[in-house]
Amino acid sequence: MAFSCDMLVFGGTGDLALHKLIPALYHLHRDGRLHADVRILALARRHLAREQYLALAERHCRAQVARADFQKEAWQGFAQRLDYFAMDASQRGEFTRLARHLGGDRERVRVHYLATAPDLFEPIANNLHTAGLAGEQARIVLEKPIGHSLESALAINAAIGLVFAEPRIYRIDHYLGKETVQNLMALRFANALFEPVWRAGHIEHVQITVAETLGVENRGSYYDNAGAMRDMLQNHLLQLLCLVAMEAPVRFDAEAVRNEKVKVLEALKPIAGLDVQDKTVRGQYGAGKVGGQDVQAYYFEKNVDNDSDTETFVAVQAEIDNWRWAGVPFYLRTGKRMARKRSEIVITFKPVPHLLFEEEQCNRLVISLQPEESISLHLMAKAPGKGMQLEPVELDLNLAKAFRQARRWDAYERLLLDVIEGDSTLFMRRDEVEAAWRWVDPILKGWQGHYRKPRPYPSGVDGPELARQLLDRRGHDWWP
Ligand SMILES: NC(=O)C1=CN([C@@H]2O[C@H](COP(=O)(O)OP(=O)(O)OC[C@H]3O[C@@H](n4cnc5c(N)ncnc54)[C@H](OP(=O)(O)O)[C@@H]3O)[C@@H](O)[C@H]2O)C=CC1
Ligand SMILES: O=C1O[C@H](COP(=O)(O)O)[C@@H](O)[C@H](O)[C@H]1O
Repeated sequence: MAFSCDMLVFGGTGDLALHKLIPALYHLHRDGRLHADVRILALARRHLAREQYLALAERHCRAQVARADFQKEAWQGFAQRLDYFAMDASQRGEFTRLARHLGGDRERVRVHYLATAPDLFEPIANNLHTAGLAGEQARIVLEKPIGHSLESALAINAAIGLVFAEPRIYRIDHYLGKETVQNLMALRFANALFEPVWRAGHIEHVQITVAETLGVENRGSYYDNAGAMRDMLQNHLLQLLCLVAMEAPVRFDAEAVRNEKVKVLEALKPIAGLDVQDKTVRGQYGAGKVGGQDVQAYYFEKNVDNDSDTETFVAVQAEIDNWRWAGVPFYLRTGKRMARKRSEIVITFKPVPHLLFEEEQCNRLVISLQPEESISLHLMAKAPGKGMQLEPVELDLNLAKAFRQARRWDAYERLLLDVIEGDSTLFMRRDEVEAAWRWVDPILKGWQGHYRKPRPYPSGVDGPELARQLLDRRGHDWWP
C-alpha cells in the first residue's frame, strides 16, 4: 500500500539533496512505489524559478542514476510532483508564506526532511510549529551528525522534542538503509549457526572499515568543522558496531531493536585522558595518487583552513564492557582519500586450541557492504594432491548473484519510504545518539589536549602508519 504525503526537503539545493535524495525519490517514483498524490517541495534560500530547479535536479539525477534507469518519461512524471520554494528557513516570517503555499489540509501527512546544517534544526522546528506545520500528522527527518558534541546534541534533541513527539522524529543514518547492513541482522538472527560462537570465547577481534577514495569534494566548510570522527565514526561506524554486538531483539520492531543497540553504546568502555593517545589514531591526507590521478593535500581543498587540524582519518580500538564481549577489541577505522573504496566488517575467530598443521590460520567472516555486497567465510581446507597442504578457501555468498533482481536499492530509497510509511526501525532514537556522543566526547576532548595535530598520510594509502601500529601492538593486522 502506498501512502500519500507532502515531502519538504529543506536544503533542497545542497549536495545531499541533489546527489542522494532527489535520485532516490526519482527511483521510488519510477518503480511505482510513491502514491500518486505524493508532492515534493525543495526549499533553500537561492532564488530559482521552478523550471530552473527542475533543470538543476534533472542534471544531477541523470548524473547519479545508472543510464538505463533514467527515462525521460519517468522523469517528466516525477517532475510533476516536484516544486521549489525559495525561503530563508531561519526566518520565522517566511513560514507563514510557506504554509500558504502548501494549503490548509491539516490531515495531510507532512514530512519535513532537514538536509541542512544542524544549527538550523532548532529554528526550523520552532518555525514549523509557529506556522502550524508541526501538527500530529507531521514528521521530521534529521540528518547526521546530530550536533557537534554531546552538549549540542542534547540541546538539539531537547528543542526538537518540544515540537515533535519522539515517534515522529526520524534521525537518519543512511548506513542502516544499506541492504548488507540489514543482512547482518538476518545473518545473526535468522541462522542458528553463528549464535554459539558470536562471543568473546570464540572471537579474537572485530574490524569495521569504511574507506573512501573521495576527498572532501565541495563540502570543505562543513567538513573542516566536523572531521572523520563526527562525520562518520560517531554515527555510521558506531551503528555498525551496534549491529554486530547487540543481543537479539525480542521482536523486529523499532523499540526492541533500538533498546538493544543503546545497551551496546552504553557498554562501550570510555576512552579518555592518556588512553586517547594509546587507543586512537588521527590522520590527515596529503597530496598523492588515487586511482592513478594526482590529488592535492587536504589543506589545499576549497573552504578548508590551510593550517587545518581536522582529521580525515580516524582509527579507534573500542571495547564493550559486557559479558558477551569483554576483552574483545573492536577496531574501527574510516578515512578519505584511501587506497580503494570499501566498507567491510571482519570478524576474526580465535585459533584452534591445538595446532595439527603448519599452515593454520584463524577463520574469518568478512561482511562486505560496498562496493560488492557479499558475505564470505574464510576456512582452511586441504589442497588437492599428496600430503596435508592446507590453504585458505572462501565460502562465498554474493548477494547480488543470489538475488538476481534488476537493481539494488540505494539506502536513501529504503529510508525515505520508511519515513513515508511511518516505520522508524532503521532510524536512531534520541538516547542512542546521546549515548554515542557520550562515548565520543572524551576522545574529542583528549585530542584537543594532547593530540592536536593529525598524522599526515599520502592520499592513496590506508591511513597513517600509526594505524597499523595500533593493531600490531596487540598482535593483530588490518584485513586484508
Ligand atoms: N552531502 C552528503 O553526502 C551528506 C550530508 N549529510 C548531512 O546533510 C546535511 C546537509 O549536507 P549537504 O547537503 O552536504 O550541505 P550543503 O552545504 O551542500 O547544503 C546545505 C543546503 O542548505 C541550504 N541552506 C543553508 N542555509 C539555509 C537557510 N538559512 N534557509 C534555507 N536553506 C538553507 C543551502 O542552500 P542555500 O545556501 O541556497 O540556502 C543548501 O541547499 C548536513 O547536516 C550533513 O552533515 C549527511 C550524510 C551525507
Ligand atoms: O555520511 C556520510 O557518508 C558519506 C559516505 O557514504 P557512502 O554511502 O558513500 O559510504 C561520506 O562521504 C560523507 O562524508 C558523510 O557525511
